[in-house]
Amino acid sequence: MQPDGGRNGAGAPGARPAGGSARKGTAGKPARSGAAGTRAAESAREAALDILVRVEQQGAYSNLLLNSSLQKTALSREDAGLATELVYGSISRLLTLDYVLDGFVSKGIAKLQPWVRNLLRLSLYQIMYLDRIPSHAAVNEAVNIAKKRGHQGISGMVNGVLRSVLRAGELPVLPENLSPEQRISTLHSHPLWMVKQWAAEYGLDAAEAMCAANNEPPAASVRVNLTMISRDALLEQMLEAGLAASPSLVSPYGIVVKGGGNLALTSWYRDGYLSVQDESSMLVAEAVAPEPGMRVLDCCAAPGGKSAHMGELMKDEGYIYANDLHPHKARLIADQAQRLGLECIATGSTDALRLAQTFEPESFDRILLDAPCSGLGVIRRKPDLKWRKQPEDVASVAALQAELLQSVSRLLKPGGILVYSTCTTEQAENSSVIAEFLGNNPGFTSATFTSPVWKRLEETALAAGEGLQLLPQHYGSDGFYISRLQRLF
Ligand SMILES: C[S@@+](CC[C@H](N)C(=O)[O-])C[C@H]1O[C@@H](n2cnc3c(N)ncnc32)[C@H](O)[C@@H]1O
Repeated sequence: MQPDGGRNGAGAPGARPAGGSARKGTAGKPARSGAAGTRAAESAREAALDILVRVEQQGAYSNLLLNSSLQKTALSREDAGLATELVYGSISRLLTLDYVLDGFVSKGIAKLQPWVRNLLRLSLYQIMYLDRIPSHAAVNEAVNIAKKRGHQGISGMVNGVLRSVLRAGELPVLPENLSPEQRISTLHSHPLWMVKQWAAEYGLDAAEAMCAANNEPPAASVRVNLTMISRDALLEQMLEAGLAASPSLVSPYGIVVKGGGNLALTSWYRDGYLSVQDESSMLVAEAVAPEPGMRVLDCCAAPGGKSAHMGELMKDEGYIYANDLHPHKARLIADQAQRLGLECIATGSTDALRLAQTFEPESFDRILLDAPCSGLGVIRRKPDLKWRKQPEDVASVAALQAELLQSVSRLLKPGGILVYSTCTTEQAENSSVIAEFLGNNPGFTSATFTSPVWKRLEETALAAGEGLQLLPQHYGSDGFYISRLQRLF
């Protein structure tokens, strides 16, 4: 079986490209020479520029815009990859880029026209962070675009600013008097409130490592459908097909693939041998540990990755009710189940707060609440999140999470297991929710640290209250929280 999607890892439109040798370290050296950039790359830059302007001006989501825009353009796969890298990279490094540019634009970049500001950002991103593009080529391309879209004064200004940047050498230069949190925020391009929060929760070093890891493109990983093929057998097929595949260190069900392109376009995916899933997410079904024949409730299940994994672990024997608030999302779960040949999954769409009125109390052996959350553990995939989220978002979603947990817990049988998980790093949404729940519900106890997941990861993951917390720097997987509760009576 061969991959037939044929996309280069850096070229999958809409997906953040996998990391590679083309990227520089945290701060690159500007002044370098080399071959000129190609004319084709110019259109990649223009496509990226249009997307960046719409993200900034209209609040559009970069991943959705990338998908739709790149489908409409006639860019080669390589150029689509460059446009994708420029969009995600410029958004991810926004704060650092603006800090540097403000030192070179006399009236400040906030006063520039949006397209000029974003042209400077994506050009500086190439200069500071992309090895494969010679700095002078990045400047020339920026000047060409400025000439095409603006008057001579603008192209002269763009040229002057970028050439001054090149002359300045190693960037950014940070003032001595910054606080440690301000330094991390500026150097690694994260909002100051986030850095302060993580420094308070995890310490300064861990906060800096989180920010650095969030700027790295995620690796591609897949979950093997063990009802159809073993991990070793699929791994062997991938290696034979020339993919740089290796077993996941996080999950026994996972394979990490570097530069393999979009694995959802392979025949392995189409035939149900694998699902595309982050390694951290694969831990959740394992923590639920459903057995064949059990009744399982997945409260917030779309698009269905964890429901499907549970169905695989149950060998398709038993019953999984996979629910999501949104009917169109619930259909995605049904599609996954069909692709994987899982008949034990039934789908529904209701507010999880109402599930306690839909089912009899104590009617499930296992419950998964993979709760809606702030998503700050997946910033690598969605860098826009850094700039969209505010501290108050964390507080409001934490209140919903506590309500959901209390409500669905009634549906668990005594002796049963309830897993609460989020793809965030915020303690208010994680250990605090569990601590409050256990305080109010003496019939429940923590069972996290007796699970095989914890035993495997305990040297790396953090014990966070009554759960385990993975941070993005631990394995290069998503930041994730998992707490496993058992009902005693
Ligand atoms: C973290 S995602 C779930 C991911 C899913 N478990 C998986 O592995 O594919 C959270 C989901 O909760 C759903 N959701 C949000 N609020 C909800 C509610 N009140 N009731 C049910 N589902 C909800 C969202 O639509 C979203 O699909």
